[in-house]
Amino acid sequence: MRPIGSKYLLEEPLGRGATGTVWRARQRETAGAEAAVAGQPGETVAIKVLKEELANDADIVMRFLRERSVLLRLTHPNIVRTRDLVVEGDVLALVMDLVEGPDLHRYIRESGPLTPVAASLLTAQIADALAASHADGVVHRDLKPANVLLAEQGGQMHPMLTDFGIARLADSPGLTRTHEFVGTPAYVAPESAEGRPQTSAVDIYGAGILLYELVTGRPPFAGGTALEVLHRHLSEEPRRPSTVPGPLWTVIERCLSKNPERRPSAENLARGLRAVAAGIGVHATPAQIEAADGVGALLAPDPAPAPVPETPGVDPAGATQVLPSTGAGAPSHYDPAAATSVMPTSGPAGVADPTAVMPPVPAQPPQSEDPHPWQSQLRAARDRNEQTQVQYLDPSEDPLRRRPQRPQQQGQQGQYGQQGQQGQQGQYGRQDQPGQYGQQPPQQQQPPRPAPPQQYQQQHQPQQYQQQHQPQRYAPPPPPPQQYAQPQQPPQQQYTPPQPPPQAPAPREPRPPRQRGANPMRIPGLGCLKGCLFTIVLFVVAGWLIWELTPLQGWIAEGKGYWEAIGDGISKVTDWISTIGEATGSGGTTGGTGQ
Ligand SMILES: Nc1ncnc2c1ncn2[C@@H]1O[C@H](COP(=O)(O)OP(=O)(O)OP(=O)(O)O)[C@@H](O)[C@H]1O
Repeated sequence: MRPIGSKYLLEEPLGRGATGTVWRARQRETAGAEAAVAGQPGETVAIKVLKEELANDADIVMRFLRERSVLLRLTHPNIVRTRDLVVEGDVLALVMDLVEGPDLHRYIRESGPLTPVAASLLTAQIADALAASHADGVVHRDLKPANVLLAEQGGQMHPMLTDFGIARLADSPGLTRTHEFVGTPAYVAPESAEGRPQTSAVDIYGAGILLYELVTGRPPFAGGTALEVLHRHLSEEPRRPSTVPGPLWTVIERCLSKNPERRPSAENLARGLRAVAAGIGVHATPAQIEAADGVGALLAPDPAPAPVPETPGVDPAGATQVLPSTGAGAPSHYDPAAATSVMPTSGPAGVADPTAVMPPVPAQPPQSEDPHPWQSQLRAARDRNEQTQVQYLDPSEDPLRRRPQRPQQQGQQGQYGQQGQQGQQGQYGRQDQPGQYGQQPPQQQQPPRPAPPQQYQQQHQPQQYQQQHQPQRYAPPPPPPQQYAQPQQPPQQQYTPPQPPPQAPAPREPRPPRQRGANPMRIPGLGCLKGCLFTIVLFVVAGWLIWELTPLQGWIAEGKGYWEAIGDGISKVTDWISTIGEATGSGGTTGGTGQ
């Protein structure tokens, strides 16, 4: 089990997507005030740990933090609730409610298409979720069956939309530099493919594709390459499969309009789909059938669709619109949809050249001597999250048993936001000094911490991002000080025989083979075993000596009892002593007589 933040423990992976891995996880302690859901210790949650690639991109980190409030405020029965956001060093993670059940993509693959009624009712619930998020100004932009989880409620499938906000993270210019395409071509709206401005209508297009797939088992536009699929989105009209009832087809067709202004609002889509479901079912009344036939009238477009906010420039540091200090000169219009259209330039005729909407990415991030602005935001977010506690966790220890010790910080306040911030600023204030990162030997870190592992210190310093995104600030590292040149020398040097100082070092003598203990491994109970063996050997030798040197053999051969043998022995000894005494006495008498 791996800790994420100070509050969660990852238990097992649930699945992997393009943007990260989702884990089943457990809450260790109640989350702080920044979390939307405080939770209880022991509660099970799902945590999406975003790919390192995303987490290491300063632009994405910034956006992740900016979207914190958006993500945390989205609550709806058909939206998987985001409970908390974790920013820990190079880890970005979303803590969500755990949904026990398959995603819709897997469900269709395993169980086949749904009936038109079931597909209509399920999509109506997704449209409900979209209506709520659009009303809040949030556009999903990556609607697809894999992002709909099916919770079972009272024997019924309850669809829950997930991954809000992830698309906006994933289409960061930073990421598009490393990937040719971000997004899911089968579900991309024509305006996104072309790099035109997007609104909440892109989600309606996605819902239309999803609905088509639910009733047919496959999306309407397929192809060998992403480019081919996008081309079909732009130029082909979907064909009606024979299994799709007329009213339902009317809805699908309207959702898949090339013109986003013709697509219904999410609210009207939900209403229309419910009317269709009622009118095409076997128990439909004539009035319901009539209403379903006239569903087109219900599908009015959204008079004020929610716009997709533009990505803040192509400055990889993402600072142009966030912070005035580096904002000058940024391209004023970079459509985030361009991310999905970052394709090879050799597209077929008819496809807008996607590179046309991609402003040139500057080769070098803007030069700045000041600390990068995102750095302080990231730091503040960490402070708010109280992530500092995690820094002192020893991963080898069971985090459930050993709770991290919060170091005594100066100016500790009752409110943890202030408390964390002060403590961290002090800490980072020291670390932020250029030239110290990754150069200072661990022994020279501030000593009184409860053994912060070096790996943490390297991973969790904001300069790590800086090194990647602002190389110019670190270009000339100061010459390594003398005091830590020594520890880098190989330890074998202490075995080198002393040489006269001015001479070149003589070839090193071969080291004698290392003396290892006879028993390099510790085997529990081995000492006890040895003692037992020694005692047994002692008993055997003692027994043998008694057998050989005492009259025991004779006694046994004569069949004497124990006390009888003892008595005999004593009388023999007595006789022997008296015999010796007599012999001595007679010898003395004889000698005297002789004189
Ligand atoms: N809240 C959740 N509860 C339970 N399982 C989840 C939860 N969120 C996602 N999963 C599961 O984790 C898997 C991976 O999710 P993820 O969102 O990363 O995949 P994806 O949507 O296929 O990819 P992408 O990130 O490209 O959209 C999915 O198959 C889904 O079943």
